[in-house]
Amino acid sequence: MTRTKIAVIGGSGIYDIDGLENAEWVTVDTPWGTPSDQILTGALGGVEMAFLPRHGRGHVHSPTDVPYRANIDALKRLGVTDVISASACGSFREHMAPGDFVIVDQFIDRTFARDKSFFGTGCVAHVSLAEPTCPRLSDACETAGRAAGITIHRGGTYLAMEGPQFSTLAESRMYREHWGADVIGMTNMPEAKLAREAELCYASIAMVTDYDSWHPDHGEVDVAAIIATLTGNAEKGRALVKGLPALLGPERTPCPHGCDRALDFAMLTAPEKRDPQVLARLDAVAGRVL
Ligand SMILES: CSC[C@H]1O[C@H](OP(=O)(O)O)[C@H](O)[C@@H]1O
Ligand SMILES: Nc1ncnc2[nH]cnc12
Repeated sequence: MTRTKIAVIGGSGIYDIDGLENAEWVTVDTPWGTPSDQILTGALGGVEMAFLPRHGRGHVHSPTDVPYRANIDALKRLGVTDVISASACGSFREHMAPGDFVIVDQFIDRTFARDKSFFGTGCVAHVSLAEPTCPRLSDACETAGRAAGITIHRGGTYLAMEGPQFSTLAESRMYREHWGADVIGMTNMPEAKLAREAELCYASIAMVTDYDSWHPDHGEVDVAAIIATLTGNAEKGRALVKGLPALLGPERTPCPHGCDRALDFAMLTAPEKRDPQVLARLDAVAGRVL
């Protein structure tokens, strides 16, 4: 058994969480640069918690420029075991309406201007991503969400676009009609990939703010409408988070889906060929297997 430490990465509109005991904003330095902001640490119902505002307080980082590697490394360095992303998203499905939450279980990664791996020349590794989110952690999010009275859709494919502009109508239709995407956002990739490389359980709560641009009865997506829905979504998100400690508990068994052992068979570079400088940067992320 190891100690549970739950991190929430708060997306647009979520810049802090309340109710933490012994709350303290801490600065974490990483070999991958500075995280989006300080990290709020504390406890909730006897379970250790951490909160990181993805875009920084005051929303300073664009989706492209969020320091994804520093964020995941910093959470790992703090001893986090489970990461929950709370994100604003557009919906491609009529029944996934603004105000609803989707517990995402698949991704299509259309981003192209981000660092997507901790590994590379000097230490090559390939993790599996067939199931990119953790079912155990997703179960807890679903249960906590339903208990909070939120309309939850379990399962959905999140298309991660580069942004920062929203999609054209043609793109929106293509993602919805031909690619099978259910929701769209700009941040869950490469975050989910990096969480897997860092052997962290990762669940994604996509909080629907709009119907993107495909819906004939809804106008084009714009930030003002998104923010109006976001405020209500953020309140619901806080209620969901409060239910998680009781469901996950202060101690955890190994992940039944293997998220915390993702690197067991991933390293390809022969030990004698690994670059010591590269390995030094991997101390938190891959220390368990190096
Ligand atoms: C505010 S609209 C677009 C913006 O909101 C979402 O951010 P996050 O995923 O961090 O909640 C979306 O991905 C875009 O970055
Ligand atoms: N329609 C949309 N497209 C991309 N990111 C979003 N975030 C919220 N709504 C979005």
